[in-house]
Amino acid sequence: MQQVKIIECPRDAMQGIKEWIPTEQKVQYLQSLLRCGFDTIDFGSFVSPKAIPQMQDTAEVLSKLDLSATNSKLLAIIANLRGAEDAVKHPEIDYLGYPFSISENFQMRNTHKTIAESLVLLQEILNLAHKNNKEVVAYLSMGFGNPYGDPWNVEIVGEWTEKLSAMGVKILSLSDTVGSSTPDIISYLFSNLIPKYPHIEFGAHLHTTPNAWHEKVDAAYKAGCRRFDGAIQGFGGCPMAKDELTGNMPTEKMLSYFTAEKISCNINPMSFESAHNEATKIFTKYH
Ligand SMILES: CC(=O)SCCNC(=O)CCNC(=O)[C@H](O)C(C)(C)COP(=O)(O)OP(=O)(O)OC[C@H]1O[C@@H](n2cnc3c(N)ncnc32)[C@H](O)[C@@H]1OP(=O)(O)O
Repeated sequence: MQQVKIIECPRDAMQGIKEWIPTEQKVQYLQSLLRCGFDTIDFGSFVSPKAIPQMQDTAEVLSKLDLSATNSKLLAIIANLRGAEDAVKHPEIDYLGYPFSISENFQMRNTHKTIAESLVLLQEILNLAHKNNKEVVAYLSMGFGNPYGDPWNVEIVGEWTEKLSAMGVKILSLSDTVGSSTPDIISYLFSNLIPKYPHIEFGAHLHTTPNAWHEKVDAAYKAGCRRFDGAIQGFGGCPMAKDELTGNMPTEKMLSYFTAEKISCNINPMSFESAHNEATKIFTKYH
């Protein structure tokens, strides 16, 4: 049976919520996700509390998680060396996620860096992660275009993939930060890049409007992508790009697609239903 990895992103779902979600609530939600069987949970971030106030309790949340009965790996987003240094101190964290933007405007908006500075930082993060036996997931943010008028085309995506591959990136997630991807572009990028870089695991971090999810997932899967990010009920999105915010790829929709295609995601349906209920509770209470 074919298999895909599902990466659940509660961090992406929660990070833009203005109202403070108490630490215990975050822990309870994450605990329900840890029972589902997700390959990886993008659970928090070590970034500036001024930039993303909601995630400032990530270390405390981590210290309260019971990880004894889960097979899911943990991923934390970092946006500078300080965050990476904080994250590598935690043995429970497997992956450092770094949002490398191929839009100059978005890199500046998200991390106050130029693309050139971000590239230097990414190399430092890779070195630090590898020294600490952790892997880096690099996100190619604005990988499907950007709303700022910065140059974008599939050749630019190809050039950045080449550079990041040469630097030692092993997991590269093409990120549709504002939901501007189309099935044609998704299909073109994955079907060209995956065979060209067999040592890289490519992922799809797609955002979508409610009606476009199916054609996007279908295009990515059929083009060879086997790693999919999502968030239950499509909650969230990047607040740094909020002018154009579209939701995350809804996990339950992806699961319905893969079930219909007889592709295994290793998700326990009853645990997923409980986590789905937890998500409803948390995201109807906090906005
Ligand atoms: C597409 C996505 O969804 S990606 C995820 C969402 N985006 C993010 O998480 C990006 C978050 N961005 C950031 O954290 C910031 O832009 C930074 C830290 C990378 C850069 O911001 P700058 O303002 O240039 O950083 P600078 O080094 O000047 O620090 C600003 C403040 O943040 C604090 N800070 C910086 N980095 C960190 C960190 N990793 N952890 C905690 N605090 C930090 C500093 O202490 C400083 O605080 P102070 O003003 O009280 O002295």
